[in-house]
Amino acid sequence: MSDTTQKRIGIIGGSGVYDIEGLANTRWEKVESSFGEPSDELLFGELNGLELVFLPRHGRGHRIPPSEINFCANIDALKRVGVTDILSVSAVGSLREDLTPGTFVIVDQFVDRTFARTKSFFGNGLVAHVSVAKPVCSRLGDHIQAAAQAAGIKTVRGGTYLVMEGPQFSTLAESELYRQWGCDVIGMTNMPEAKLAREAEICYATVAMVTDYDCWHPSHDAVTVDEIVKVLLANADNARTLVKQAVPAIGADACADDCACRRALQHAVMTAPAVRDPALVEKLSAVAGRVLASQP
Ligand SMILES: CSC[C@H]1O[C@H](OP(=O)(O)O)[C@H](O)[C@@H]1O
Ligand SMILES: Nc1ncnc2[nH]cnc12
Repeated sequence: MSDTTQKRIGIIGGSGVYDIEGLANTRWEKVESSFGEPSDELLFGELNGLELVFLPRHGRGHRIPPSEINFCANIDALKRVGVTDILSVSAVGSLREDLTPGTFVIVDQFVDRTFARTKSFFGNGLVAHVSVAKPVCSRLGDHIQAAAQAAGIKTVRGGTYLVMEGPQFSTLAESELYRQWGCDVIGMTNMPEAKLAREAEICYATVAMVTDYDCWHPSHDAVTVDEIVKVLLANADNARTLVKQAVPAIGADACADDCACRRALQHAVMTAPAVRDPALVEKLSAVAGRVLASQP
């Protein structure tokens, strides 16, 4: 067991979460990424002496729809400022009767049905294949679960999040199909975010807040943003409490260096050094610098 790397926790805020209150020494700062424009400036601040970085996924004021989010730039920017662990907060629809609106789900699997997004940092001239068999960091999941228990917040550990392209909500036939597949919640944003965090060797976990029952539910003819926002606002305090309780424990975790997420690229790069595209290697200096530097 070791703990040699300086930790910096990143929070990606989803719908309804555009800011984090209660941080000390805050500043919003533009961070350049070689993959384009992140969703917004990053908010730097301290919580109990620990440095945090916050990024609103849709930008402040919710300007960016799911398919237009530059997930590569977001993860690359967080990596560039030294983020080692990401807590994502997301609104989701429920595909199960017992996952009532207001419940928090610590997601552990995804079915990725998105089709109009860049899904990898790698590509022509530098090919890599990482494992996403276990797409979230269970160590972070443990901390979130413990924080929820301590705060008395109703949380379910484990669940499969169906990621749809959007921006429209699902049809009834789709919603019923996803239920038959055994999916538990539905949203539009956590992929490719989780895959890219894995490629960047950043530990990633998501807290999914159930805001509605999606359209399959007999009491839920259609999903509406009105209703989602109402539930989001009613539960925003719980989301903030959960994050604030989990962060100190993540910061103090002596096992972080042993996490497999942090070595995801160790045996992932396929392209022979001699034929690598130097421009792509340079572009990947933050995301893959650790392995590319040791494989000249
Ligand atoms: C506001 S309803 C739909 C919107 O909310 C979720 O986003 P996020 O994960 O960023 O909270 C969902 O995926 C949609 O993008
Ligand atoms: N029912 C739903 N479908 C997709 N994304 C959502 N985000 C919140 N509720 C959702």
